Amino acid sequence: MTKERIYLYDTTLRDGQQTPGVDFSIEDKIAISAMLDAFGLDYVEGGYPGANPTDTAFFTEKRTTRARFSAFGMTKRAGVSASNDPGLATLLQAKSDTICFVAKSWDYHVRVALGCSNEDNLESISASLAVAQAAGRETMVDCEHFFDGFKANPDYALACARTALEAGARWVVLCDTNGGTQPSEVGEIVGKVIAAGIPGTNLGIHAHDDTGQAVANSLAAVEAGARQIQGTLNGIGERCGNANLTTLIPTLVLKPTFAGRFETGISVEALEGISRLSRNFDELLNRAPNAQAPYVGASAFATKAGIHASALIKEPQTYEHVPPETVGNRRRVMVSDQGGKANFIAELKRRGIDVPKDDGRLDSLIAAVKDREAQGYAYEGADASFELLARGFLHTVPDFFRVTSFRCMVERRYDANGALKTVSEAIVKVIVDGEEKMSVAEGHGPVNALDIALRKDLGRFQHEIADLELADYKVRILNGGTEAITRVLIESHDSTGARWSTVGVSDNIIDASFQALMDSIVYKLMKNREMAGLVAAE
Ligand SMILES: CC(=O)SCCNC(=O)CCNC(=O)[C@H](O)C(C)(C)COP(=O)(O)OP(=O)(O)OC[C@H]1O[C@@H](n2cnc3c(N)ncnc32)[C@H](O)[C@@H]1OP(=O)(O)O
Ligand SMILES: CC(=O)C(=O)O
Repeated sequence: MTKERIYLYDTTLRDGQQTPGVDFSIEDKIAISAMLDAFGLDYVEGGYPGANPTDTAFFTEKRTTRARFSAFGMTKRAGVSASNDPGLATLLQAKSDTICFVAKSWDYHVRVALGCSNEDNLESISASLAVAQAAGRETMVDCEHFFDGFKANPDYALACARTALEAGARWVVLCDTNGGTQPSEVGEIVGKVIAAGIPGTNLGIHAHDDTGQAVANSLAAVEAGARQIQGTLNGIGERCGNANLTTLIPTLVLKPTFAGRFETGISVEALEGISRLSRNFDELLNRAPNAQAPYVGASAFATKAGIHASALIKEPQTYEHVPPETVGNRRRVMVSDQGGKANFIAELKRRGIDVPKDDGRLDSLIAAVKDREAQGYAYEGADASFELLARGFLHTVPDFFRVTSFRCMVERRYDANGALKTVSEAIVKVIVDGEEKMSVAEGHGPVNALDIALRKDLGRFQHEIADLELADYKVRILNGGTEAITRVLIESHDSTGARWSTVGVSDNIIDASFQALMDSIVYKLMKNREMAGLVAAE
């Protein structure tokens, strides 16, 4: 059976730029358009030339090689000829293959927002398309508020779509601009538009996620006959975002309902790059990835539950809807107070530690993890502390050094110039190879002072931790108030690029930090001896 082609249109650099908190530089735009182009999107919308200097500069050259490069802008204003409309002139100057015009298709908006007649708006659509095509551009029209407009006045909404098609638009894109339309309504309305004579092969869908259904709405439109989908990376976009391409693409490529009937420009092999694409994009935005994102999130194929882990290890498809490798993700069986033997054996094995199911030390380790998690520890996010705990039960952690005492002092005082200063100081005593050493350090706060003092003199191990750096320090108060239990999570890394996480828990924040710092150093020393599992580096 010949498959029908679904075209993928990325609007990360335009609607994505309308996300609160997102502001792309031209370098960001260059990097993102290259990522999208290489991944296999059909269209990359670069922005809105004329809206700001960055977007205008971005369109001084074509930025894609495979994908069609699209410039977005509104149709000409009513009462002005197309040749005299400054916005349209800027769009025509932009170096793009395609111009995507946004046009009103709800008569209410024509009256309130544009303040012109319905006929004037139709004339703006056809005149704008005519000059863009005369300038050699492919054109498409994003029919703003199409679904709300169709519900209010179907004849006018259809007239806008038909005007766009008759004026030569390659795509007439039906937009759920306010994001409130339900999937069944999308399916029904797209069906009616096709029945009214606008072929599905010219129809696109642009859905917003205000009811959490932008992906469902996009798929409903495809099932009803639309053949172009607009969306963004990781679902960024105005308000609640746009249809998430990192969810839509795997669904289209992997799910038989769609994969059996349709094809996109993304091959099964290319799809393996989608988790990396999603994470690289978050990295560029300086945002923490959404661990629970479908297909691409770090937790998308993770299981904590013992009953699930036990079956998953026997046959992965017992608890996986698709194999994680198909989207470049990985299976994670986690250890926690929700886990059973299967979780622990799998996680230890992954770290190169083989423990038989009937080994009594395994029962002791599981009991210890459950007991410590009840006290506030969380091992699923502290892989290195878990490994140290496990190796402790298996008696395989070398006795590198021993801290016999530490003291931290915080003093607020006036200095010699009369300025008020808060000074933190720490003293740490350690025994290395039978010799006691004392280190004193000042720091930006007591934990920093303790960290510096602890790492100041570890005798023959000192040079081994020279490249150890703390990448992140997180404090979580577990049960309120200044007398609460505190959990500290520390992320460390070294010059090899490896990263690992450690945890400490106490009713004293310094003590909790100390535990996490100690685990980080001991783990690093183990890693230097190639003892540590190092899965944290992935
Ligand atoms: C649904 C969407 O996401 S559409 C994309 C929305 N994105 C953006 O607006 C981001 C970029 N926009 C901008 O930088 C600015 O709004 C500009 C440069 C486009 C226009 O700026 P200004 O000329 O100062 O106008 P302003 O933003 O205040 O208002 C928009 C104007 O466009 C008109 N307009 C809006 N849509 C259309 C349209 N499809 N066709 C013609 N005119 C339109 C409005 O009626 C309004 O005109 P008015 O000033 O006469 O009332
Ligand atoms: C065009 C667009 O972004 C919208 O209607 O939502």
